[in-house]
Amino acid sequence: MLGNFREGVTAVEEPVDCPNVSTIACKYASIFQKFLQHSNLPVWNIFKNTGFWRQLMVSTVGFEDALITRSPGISNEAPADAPLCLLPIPKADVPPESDEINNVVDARIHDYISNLRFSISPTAFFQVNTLAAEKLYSLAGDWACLGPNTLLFDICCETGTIGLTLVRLVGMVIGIEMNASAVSDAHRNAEINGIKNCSFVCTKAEDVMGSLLKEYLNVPQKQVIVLIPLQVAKGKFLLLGKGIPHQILYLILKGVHVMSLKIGKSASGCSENGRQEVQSVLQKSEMPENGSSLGQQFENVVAIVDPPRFGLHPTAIRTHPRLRRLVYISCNPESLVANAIELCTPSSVKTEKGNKDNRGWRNMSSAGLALHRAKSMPNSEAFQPIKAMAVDLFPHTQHCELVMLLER
Ligand SMILES: C[S@@+](CC[C@H](N)C(=O)[O-])C[C@H]1O[C@@H](n2cnc3c(N)ncnc32)[C@H](O)[C@@H]1O
Repeated sequence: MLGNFREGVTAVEEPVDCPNVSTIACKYASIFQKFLQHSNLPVWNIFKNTGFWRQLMVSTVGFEDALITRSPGISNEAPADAPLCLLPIPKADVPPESDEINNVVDARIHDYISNLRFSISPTAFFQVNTLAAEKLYSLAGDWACLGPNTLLFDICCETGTIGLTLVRLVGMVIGIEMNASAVSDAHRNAEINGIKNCSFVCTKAEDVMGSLLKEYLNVPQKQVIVLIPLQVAKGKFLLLGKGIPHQILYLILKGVHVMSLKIGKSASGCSENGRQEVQSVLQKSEMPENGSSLGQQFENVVAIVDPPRFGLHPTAIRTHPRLRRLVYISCNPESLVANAIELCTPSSVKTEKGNKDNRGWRNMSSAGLALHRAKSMPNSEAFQPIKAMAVDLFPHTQHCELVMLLER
């Protein structure tokens, strides 16, 4: 249930206090320990060889500098006696025609991250420490190396926060999320912030990544297109012909140069059907239904994943060769280590033979199990962990977010 929130305070149950450097040091220590515990696994060599260990330590120092020295206690800025703000919740037993319903607004919270307004429904997840979340998302964006030719997947996107705060830096954002009300929030959030180059899909990432990559990266090559020299308001030419997707017509009308299409022989006129088709696109004069930039050539395909505490199915990422860079945000170092093992173990690493105790998995750590799962995955190029950094979204608690960059 939605409750009383102190205005401007996100971590309400925490006492207002100076940031405690040693608390944060403890969090790092527990993360280091997790990695150390698994140092006898073959995958540890990958971490060592790529300088991962050194990077983690260097990043840690960098983090202290950035978050503690310059922005002390950002999640507990408001004083303990800050005003309380009551969030109204509709009463289920009030008939719709009752006047009482008029007193109740929508059971939604509105919050801001990176100057964007987010509308959040009661069952959707939203980072409570919004100021630190802003830093987390911009760090993820920096590491993702984004550009106008980037197709960015925001995997486990919830209300669309990560993708929408980074969308201005990329060609297109595709958010994937299982929680239906969060996906409808994401659509709403794109709309209220006037963002069009994004699309949100409600399903499991591992079920849909392959088809989405096909849809957004495979531009139709064999279309027969008739080019006619007809001037229109927003573009130079109209491309008319049977079966030309509206998205392509849209791009042309917007003046986008679509070089990658094979152009057929010029024709002297256009059919009535074609005219009608263009008319209807002109009248709509808006992005296609899914906001897609079909026809744009994405050179760079990047994913930012922010899974729940138990991590993500590795096939959502690993088996798609066009995906070269991954920024993994995790609130649970244990599942991050397990997923990193699944993503970074080379396909050539084979299962040890002669293990007769087939119930041995019962005693295995999550990292040991991950190594076994990695070996049974389809052959695919492994990622390399490049660097990691802790971001303290939950001051004065045992928890923090860990960001890891992986590339291949
Ligand atoms: C930590 S939250 C994401 C937070 C969000 N990125 C943000 O910053 O506001 C993780 C979300 O992943 C979603 N999820 C879990 N498994 C998933 C899967 N296999 N595919 C897509 N989404 C998934 C859950 O609905 C969950 O709310």
